Amino acid sequence: MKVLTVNPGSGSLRLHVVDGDDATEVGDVESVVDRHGTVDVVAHRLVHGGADVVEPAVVTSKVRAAIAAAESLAPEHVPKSEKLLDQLTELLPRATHVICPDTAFHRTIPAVAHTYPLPARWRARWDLRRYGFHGWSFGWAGRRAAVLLDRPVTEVNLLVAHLSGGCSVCAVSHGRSVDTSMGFTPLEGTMMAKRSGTVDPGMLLWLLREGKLTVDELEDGLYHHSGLLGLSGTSDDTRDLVRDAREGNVKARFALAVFEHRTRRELAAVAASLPRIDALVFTGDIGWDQPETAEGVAGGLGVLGITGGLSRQRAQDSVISAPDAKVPVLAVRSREELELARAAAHTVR
Ligand SMILES: Nc1ncnc2c1ncn2[C@@H]1O[C@H](COP(=O)(O)OP(=O)(O)O)[C@@H](O)[C@H]1O
Ligand SMILES: CC(=O)OP(=O)(O)O
Ligand SMILES: [Mg+2]
Repeated sequence: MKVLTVNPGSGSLRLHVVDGDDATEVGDVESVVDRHGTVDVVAHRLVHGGADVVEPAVVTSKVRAAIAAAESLAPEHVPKSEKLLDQLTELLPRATHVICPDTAFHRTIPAVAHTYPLPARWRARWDLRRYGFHGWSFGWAGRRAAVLLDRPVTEVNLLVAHLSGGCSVCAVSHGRSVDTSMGFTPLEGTMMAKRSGTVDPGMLLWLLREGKLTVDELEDGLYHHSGLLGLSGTSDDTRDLVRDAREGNVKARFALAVFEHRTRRELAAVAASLPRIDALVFTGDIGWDQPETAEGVAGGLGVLGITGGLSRQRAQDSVISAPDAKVPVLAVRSREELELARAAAHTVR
């Protein structure tokens, strides 16, 4: 079965044609049709499907309407997914289109961890809860980690950090998500490339109440001008910032230090949902290609028994901590396309 996977992230669009274990990256939507017009299934990554799209599903008019209703829950992502879904449905009318929400992996989070302590009436009326995102990445990283540790996935307890344009961490116990840093929207949790992550809700209320910012200005600031970009004032890319910090740029160094601090803080928070920590796994673009960041995060987690001194090699997925490390640290390249293809194939079967 040939599956086209469509992954619109906040900063990139990734298209792959997956055939079994083989994934070929495709440049743009038009060349997909020219070169791979015969795909059987299209797997569309959907960051947020609200309360109604929580599992992979074949796209029907009812599902399409539910996706439209979730637009404002993830304004950076859902409108992009809708555009691609409509475009590809028209270009590939004979393929089965499957929508694959990031939130599906986190359905196993227990109520104590997914409940916000808000008025019961609000929660019931608007489904206010922690959904969690990056599920396709966490699912893959969890299974790869078990293979690298040579243990059944059903026996390991993992801390996983997906660090990329969007960043979140997850506690994965026995292959299932038990807690994660992103919440009702992909704005909560760790600091990101351009997004703030968690900030005091009282501060946001103050900014609005006192008329310092409008709702639109606040949204734009939190989604597009915060995180690494907001603190450094120059770049949202750790590759630039690591280079600049090395050359003595104080703001770049500080942005990276806050990023590492916030990642450690969220990892320590979700660690409380695990019975023990068998490994820490880095994934996502930054997790994979920025060894300095992995070192900065792991090196400051001695309280969890995690230590630095990590290997910088990234030729393949591997254990990057020293052989005598109490808690192994792993680097796993994100392969959301393989998880999306697997889920979509399973859905149409
Ligand atoms: N070290 C890095 N390597 C790759 N991308 C990085 C790095 N640091 C920051 N980024 C940012 O992450 C973005 C990729 O984000 P995005 O498309 O949202 O990917 P993902 O879907 O994996 O989060 C890039 O456009 C870049 O701005
Ligand atoms: C959920 C999310 O933030 O996704 P991405 O990292 O792809 O932007
Ligand atoms: Mg992504």
